[in-house]
Amino acid sequence: MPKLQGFEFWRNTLRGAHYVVAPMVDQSELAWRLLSRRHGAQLCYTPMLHAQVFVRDANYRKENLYCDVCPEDRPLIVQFCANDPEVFVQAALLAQDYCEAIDLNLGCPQMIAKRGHYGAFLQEEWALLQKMILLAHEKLSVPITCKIRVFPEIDKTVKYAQLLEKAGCQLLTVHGRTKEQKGSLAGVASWEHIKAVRKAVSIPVFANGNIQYLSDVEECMQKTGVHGVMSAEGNLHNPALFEGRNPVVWEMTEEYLEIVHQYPCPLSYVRAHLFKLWHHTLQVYQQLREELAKAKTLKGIADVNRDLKLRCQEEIANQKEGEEPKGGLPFFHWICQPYIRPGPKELCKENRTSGSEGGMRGKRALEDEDDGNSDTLSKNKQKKKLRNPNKRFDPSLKPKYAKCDHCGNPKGNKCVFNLCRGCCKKRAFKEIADCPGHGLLFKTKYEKSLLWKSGQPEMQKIERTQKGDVEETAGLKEGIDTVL
Ligand SMILES: Cc1cc2nc3c(=O)[nH]c(=O)nc-3n(C[C@H](O)[C@H](O)[C@H](O)COP(=O)(O)O)c2cc1C
Repeated sequence: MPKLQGFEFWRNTLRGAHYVVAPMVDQSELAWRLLSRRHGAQLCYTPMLHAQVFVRDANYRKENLYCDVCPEDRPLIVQFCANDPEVFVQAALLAQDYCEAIDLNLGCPQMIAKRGHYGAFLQEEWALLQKMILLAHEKLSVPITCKIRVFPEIDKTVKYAQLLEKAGCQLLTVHGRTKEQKGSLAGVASWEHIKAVRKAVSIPVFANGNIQYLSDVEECMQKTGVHGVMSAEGNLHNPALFEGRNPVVWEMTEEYLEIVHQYPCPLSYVRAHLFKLWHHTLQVYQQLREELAKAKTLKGIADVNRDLKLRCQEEIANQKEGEEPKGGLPFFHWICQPYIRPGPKELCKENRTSGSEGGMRGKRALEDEDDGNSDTLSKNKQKKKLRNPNKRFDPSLKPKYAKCDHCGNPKGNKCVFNLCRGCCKKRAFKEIADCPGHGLLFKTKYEKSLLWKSGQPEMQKIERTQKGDVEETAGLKEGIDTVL
């Protein structure tokens, strides 16, 4: 059967899906997708998978796709990050039987994507993208789709979208933020950009960004003319967003934990979900935050949920009419509701007061802050800084190492040759010399062996038959080398 394309693919294969759950690393796992589908989501994406790892590692394939399937979890789009056409297609071929389409991530703005050269860091490499999509379109039995971020200029964004369409992309998700708009600098997504792309291409377009309520979905579709709307953070804070409901958090949690029981996932994912879902309530019941961070089993987490439910129910029962909530919290902190990301200033304040949530927010916040410092502070350094705010990473304060005369690596402090260990070993061996600083004793061992041999008449006889000093030395060197 020929592969369906564009609108036909969207209408028939994706059943005209309007409500879409975004690809989310560590968060759009099978259990969460099933929960979201029960509450109105019509299409889900897997978390981003690394094409190269997917191709080379059978366990990665099993853990992240092959063992994470169930019939209710369709239609499903598998997302990859990749920067090599061959690798991308190989990975996609291994995944295509488990999904309705393969998506190429062209939106990830994090430091890790910068280092790995994928996601939004490919958005200037039009020739490469063209090649990747063309090849995938030609070789795969399922359609290829893309998820992009916008450029600051609407014109350039439109040209970019058209190029992807021309290469064979059958559905485009446009996240209306630029690569630089992330974390505390995320701001609002531009529906103007999305609308312009939608008008300029002849394939279905999904809008992404700024979706917190069902009313946002409707407004976005109406203002931009897109065919569907994708939600990430809005969905994490309220998986019933697409139903237009705001259920109490413990009910959503109970349902999610039941699904996880049936379709297990790492406990760290579960914790991260609950930190988001309970975000507002955990500001009131701070102790539960620690209990959640410490819980080691699903049962432990279910117990914390029970405790949270009891406390909230007691609070509701004791609420006096007209009483204002404390600390700027929402009126009903116990219902699933959006979390508005703080700007740079508020973020500093919040980090100081809440410390680490032990889970997703802390981790994402760290990743998101890449931008301000992305060229100087790595993610690990940012983590260190969070633990120790006074830590300085000024390169001028770093201890200076003297360099090996030969290769430029740090030299051994006490090396007699001013070399690093590797270079020193080669030289000391060649010259039958010692370097006590590196613990290399070729000369000493050689002399000892000569002494020992001089006391052994048999050895002396053998040596006399040997041709000369040079050969003997070489033989001894071999002996020494194998000992070392
Ligand atoms: C926890 C988390 C993980 C994410 N992982 C991915 C990913 O794997 N692939 C991707 O294309 N985008 C990823 N994103 C970005 C979202 O898909 C989405 O584009 C972005 O959050 C904007 O949508 P929103 O305003 O609804 O949150 C992630 C976002 C979050 C919050």
